[in-house]
Amino acid sequence: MADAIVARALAKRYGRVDALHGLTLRVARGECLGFLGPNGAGKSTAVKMLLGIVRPTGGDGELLGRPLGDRRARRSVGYLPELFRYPGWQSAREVLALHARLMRLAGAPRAIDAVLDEVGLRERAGDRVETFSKGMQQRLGLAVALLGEPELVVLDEPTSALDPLGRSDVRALIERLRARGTTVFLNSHLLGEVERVCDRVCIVDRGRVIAQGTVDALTGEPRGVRVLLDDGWHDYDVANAEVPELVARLVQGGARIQAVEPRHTSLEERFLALVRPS
Ligand SMILES: Nc1ncnc2c1ncn2[C@@H]1O[C@H](COP(=O)(O)OP(=O)(O)OP(=O)(O)O)[C@@H](O)[C@H]1O
Repeated sequence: MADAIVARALAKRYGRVDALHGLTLRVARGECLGFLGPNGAGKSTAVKMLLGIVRPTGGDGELLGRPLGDRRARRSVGYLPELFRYPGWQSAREVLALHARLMRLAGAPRAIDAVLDEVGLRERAGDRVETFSKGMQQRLGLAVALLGEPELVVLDEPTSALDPLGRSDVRALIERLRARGTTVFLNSHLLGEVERVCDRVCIVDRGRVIAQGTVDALTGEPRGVRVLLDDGWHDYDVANAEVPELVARLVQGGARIQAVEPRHTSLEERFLALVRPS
């Protein structure tokens, strides 16, 4: 089967602004890709080109095996835009019914119930959108994106309005999508979330890809250990093989060791090192 997303030197120029300089990217079916970058890096522009909403000024690509902009491929894609607004007077169920009609979705009532359950909005389905909190509106946006079990789901900041419980719900939701084989393209500034759910990440900055790879490859092998002593955590730069000697030495010296754990570079630390001007 063709890859879910292929981009070859995909570029967009708005007048003098190089919004995206040349994105080359492949996302396999069933993969969860984290697409990261600081504000203004070109992420939304890339998403809009992949979805055929914005026309590239350079390069090309495919979505689910079809050229970018192809309507048939778009039918199999669910999209949660970063900024969206549904009519306040409509109920959540009405918003979903409208989208189901636009999609000519067969078996709409059942599909609508399924996505309402998926995002935890079933009990509020009959309430008007204007009575929803920001987090509830974001859940509704997610429900719209999931309608009809799309093969590829593109989520632009899906958890920006959600509390920690809501974020954990969305993480679980993404895990369920992956278990079903759905491809997920996740655009987020919440690097901890990305680190937990994504297989691979692509980092863009000022219109260019500056790093791409698995989370492990980007954050690197664990380096050294952290040891919890009575007065708090201490870092030790030792190889794995030297850890037993380190612990023995500390104990002989009278230290009371409460915990020892590998020291990881977080995705956030790596991201900041990459995008911060040195
Ligand atoms: N329609 C447009 N016309 C002119 N310039 C644009 C347009 N859309 C985006 N840009 C510019 O392109 C660059 C990339 O913007 P984009 O919205 O893709 O960034 P982003 O990475 O999604 O940012 P954010 O994290 O803030 O959402 C910015 O310099 C922006 O000002």
